[in-house]
Amino acid sequence: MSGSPAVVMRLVASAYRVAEKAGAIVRRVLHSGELGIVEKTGANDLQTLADRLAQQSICASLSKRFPKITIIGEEDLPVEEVSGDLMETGQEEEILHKPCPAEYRELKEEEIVVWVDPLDGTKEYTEASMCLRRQTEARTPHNRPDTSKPHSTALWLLDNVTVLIGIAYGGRAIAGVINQPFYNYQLGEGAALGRTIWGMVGLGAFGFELQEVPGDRRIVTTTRSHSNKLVIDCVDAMEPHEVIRVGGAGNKIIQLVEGRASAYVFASIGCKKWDTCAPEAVLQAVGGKLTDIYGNAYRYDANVKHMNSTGVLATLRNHEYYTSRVPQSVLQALKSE
Ligand SMILES: Nc1ncnc2c1ncn2[C@@H]1O[C@H](COP(=O)(O)O)[C@@H](O)[C@H]1OP(=O)(O)O
Ligand SMILES: [Mg+2]
Ligand SMILES: [Mg+2]
Ligand SMILES: [Mg+2]
Repeated sequence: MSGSPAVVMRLVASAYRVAEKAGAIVRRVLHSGELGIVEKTGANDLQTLADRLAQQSICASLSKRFPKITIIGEEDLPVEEVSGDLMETGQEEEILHKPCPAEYRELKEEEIVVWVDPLDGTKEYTEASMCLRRQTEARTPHNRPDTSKPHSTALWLLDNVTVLIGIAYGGRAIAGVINQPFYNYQLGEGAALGRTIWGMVGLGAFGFELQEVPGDRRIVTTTRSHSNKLVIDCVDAMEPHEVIRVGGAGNKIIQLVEGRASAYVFASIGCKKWDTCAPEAVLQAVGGKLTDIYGNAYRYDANVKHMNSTGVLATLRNHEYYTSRVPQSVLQALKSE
C-alpha cells in the first residue's frame, strides 16, 4: 500500500472504535439499571437511554472526523451539544493496513451515507434488563443467581443486542461494523465482554470464524418480538428443519455467518435501512445475500424511505431456494409500491 489510507478505510477504522465505545455505553446503561424506556410507536418499538447515548456518541464522533458524510441514525433526537466523554477519536490500526478494494479507493466523503442503529434488539435488551433486576432482587447469600444455566433465565437475550454502523455508496451497502456488547456473557462476572465484527464487499469479513450450517439442513431464524401471520406463513413455506426465534437483525446475520442458521426470513414491515445496511455488507463480504422477500436488493441512498416494506430474506447460500418458496399470498400482502 502506498500513500495514506483511502477515506473509506479510515471511515471503517473509526467506525470500528466508535462501535466499541457505543457497546460500552450499552453495557454501562444496562448495569446502571436505569434504562429510561420510552415507547415510540408502541410497546414493541422502544427507545432507551442506551439507544440515545450510543447514537449521540456514534453520530457526533463520526461527523467530527468526517464532516461531509451523510449520517442517518434510527433515533429522532434533539440537536444538542454532545458531552466530551461520549466522543471517540480512535481508529483501528489493523483496518488501516488492509488494502482498499480498487472500486472504493477514490470515494469522497460527500458520496458516502452511513446508516446507524445504535442498539439493535432494544426489545430484548429491556427484557434482559428486567431479568437481571429480578435476579439481583432475589439474591441473598444462600440464593445466588445460577449463571451456569443461562437458558433458564432470559440472559441469553443479551446476545440479541448489537450496535450497527453500515456504510453505503452508490445506493449499495459496501461495508459494515457490528459490535455485540455482551458477547461472552456466559463467562459471568469479571469477564471481558463484547466483540466487533466488520466486513467490506470485495475485501472480506473479520472478527469471527465463517461457518456454514452442515449438509442441506434448513435452519430458519426469524423475529421473536415482531411476529404476525405473514411472518409465520412465510417461515413455514420454507419447510425448515428447525426455526430459531431471536431478536435483532444484526444478531440474525451473525447466526448466518457462524453456521447457526441458513436463512433469515422476515415477511413483514418493521425492519429499516439502519437494521440491514451493516448486516448486508458483512454478509455480502463472505458471499451471502440480503434482499427483500421478492429477491430484490434494497438501496441505501440518503433519500430512500427508511422502512424495508417488502420484508427481509438473507442467506449465506442457496438464496434462490428461499425466494422461490415465498407464498404468493405473502408476496401479494407485502406488495412493492
Ligand atoms: N415492528 C417493528 N417495530 C420497530 N422495530 C422493528 C419492528 N420490526 C423490526 N424492527 C427492528 O428490526 C430489528 C429486527 O427485528 P426482530 O428483532 O423483530 O427480528 C428489531 O430489533 C428492531 O430494531 P431495533 O431494536 O433497533 O428497534
Ligand atoms: Mg428501535
Ligand atoms: Mg434495529
Ligand atoms: Mg435500534
